[in-house]
Amino acid sequence: MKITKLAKGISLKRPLDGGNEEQLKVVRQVLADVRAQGDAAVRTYTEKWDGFVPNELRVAKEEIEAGANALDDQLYTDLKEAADNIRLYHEQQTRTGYRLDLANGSWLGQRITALDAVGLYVPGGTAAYPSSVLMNVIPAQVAGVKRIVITSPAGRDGHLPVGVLAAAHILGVEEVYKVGGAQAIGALAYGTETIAAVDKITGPGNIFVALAKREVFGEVAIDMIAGPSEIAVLADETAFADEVAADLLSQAEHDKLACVILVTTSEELAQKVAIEVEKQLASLPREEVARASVENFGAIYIAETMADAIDAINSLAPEHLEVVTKNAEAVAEQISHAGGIFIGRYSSEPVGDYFAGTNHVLPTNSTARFASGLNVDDFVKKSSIVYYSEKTWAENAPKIARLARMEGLEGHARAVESRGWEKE
Ligand SMILES: NC(=O)c1ccc[n+]([C@@H]2O[C@H](COP(=O)([O-])OP(=O)(O)OC[C@H]3O[C@@H](n4cnc5c(N)ncnc54)[C@H](O)[C@@H]3O)[C@@H](O)[C@H]2O)c1
Ligand SMILES: N[C@H](CO)Cc1c[nH]c[nH+]1
Ligand SMILES: [Zn+2]
Repeated sequence: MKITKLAKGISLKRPLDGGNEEQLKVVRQVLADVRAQGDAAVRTYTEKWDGFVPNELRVAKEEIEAGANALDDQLYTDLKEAADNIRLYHEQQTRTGYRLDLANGSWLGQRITALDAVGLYVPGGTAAYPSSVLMNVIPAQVAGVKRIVITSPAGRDGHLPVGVLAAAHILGVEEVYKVGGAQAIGALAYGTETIAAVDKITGPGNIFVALAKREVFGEVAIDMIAGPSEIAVLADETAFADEVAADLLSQAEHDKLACVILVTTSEELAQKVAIEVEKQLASLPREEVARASVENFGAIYIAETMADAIDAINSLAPEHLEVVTKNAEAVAEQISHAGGIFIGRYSSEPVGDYFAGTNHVLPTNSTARFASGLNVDDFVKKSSIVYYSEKTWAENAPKIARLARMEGLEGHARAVESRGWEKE
């Protein structure tokens, strides 16, 4: 990995720029075809990119059960324990709305209601992601969403991985489609003969999925852009090079476009991590993917002070940040832009990917400056409520009418003044 001295005040904004023109062109074509041709286009693109002809797009109930039965018992138990941890964490996020009592019997309120139908994208092109089933579905269930749809690309044999089916089974999700990529996002957004449209699409995916979500936003809600994975490690001389290197590679192996960055105050650590990354890459089963990520989007920066290092991390706003320093909790307090923060050497990033309970669907490409990880709020909406009694109306109608006339909106003024006298 290339080692660079960090210039003061440098911005490390992620250089992915939301994909290139060619990828965007492909995505727009896929979306237009799915909108115009429905299932037929979904089938064509599935054959083209996933390598099988999907006679049935929906996964049969028996297939979900068979998948669950086929999964190794220990893995089934581990998935269930992870699901319990994720549920516990997300249950803390539920809200009930509120009522604000005013004088004279009037009141204002906020009512929170779950979305009716959501489409949850579970990636699956080059790896299987049962964990993403848990991360998408559980917050939706905690929020009380009625229709939960999973869509995920199948392998060349036309089947979803047993882990994905088992996770769906554990959570009781029955509407599952074997469709991936931009065609899945188009189907969820516009609806096809087989897949009814949803109100919101959530979930992570590769650059094609991320771009497609961005394109359909507006016709349908989306959670965020959760694209190719990223990790930044903020470390000082107390960190161990082999551990830092392993954690960087944990995200590099996701995608050739994944981004892995070390910012450190220790020149010695920087040198050792660069050597370790090379060493560990050589024996990694997904070496080809991880090496491309490290070469294209990997970097080590040496900062003069911890304050400079923290500024650099905040400018990057990474999806994941590990803080492996002295007084790591205090250092982490100073981070304002990161999707997920992992404190100390025992909170290796995969702890959060699979098990701790926090969500692994997190904003990428520096969007953690303004976006949050997937959470229960993503699956609800809020209605405001006004109840004015006659007395409150009488006291305030002249003020409201004056404000309306100031805006030149006579109709508003007349509407609020139209109450209050005897009607026949
Ligand atoms: N940010 C997060 O929260 C988060 C979480 C988990 C995974 N991820 C990311 O999810 C991604 C998973 O990627 P993946 O590829 O394994 O699975 P994926 O399901 O995201 O993508 C597979 C689909 O991409 C489409 N595709 C592949 N090549 C194409 C091409 N040349 N043109 C058009 N479409 C094409 C196909 O339709 C295929 O079904 C990785 O980038 C990983 O880093 C992110
Ligand atoms: N690190 C990914 C989010 O960027 C999530 C994940 C799923 N499985 C393994 N990792
Ligand atoms: Zn991961």
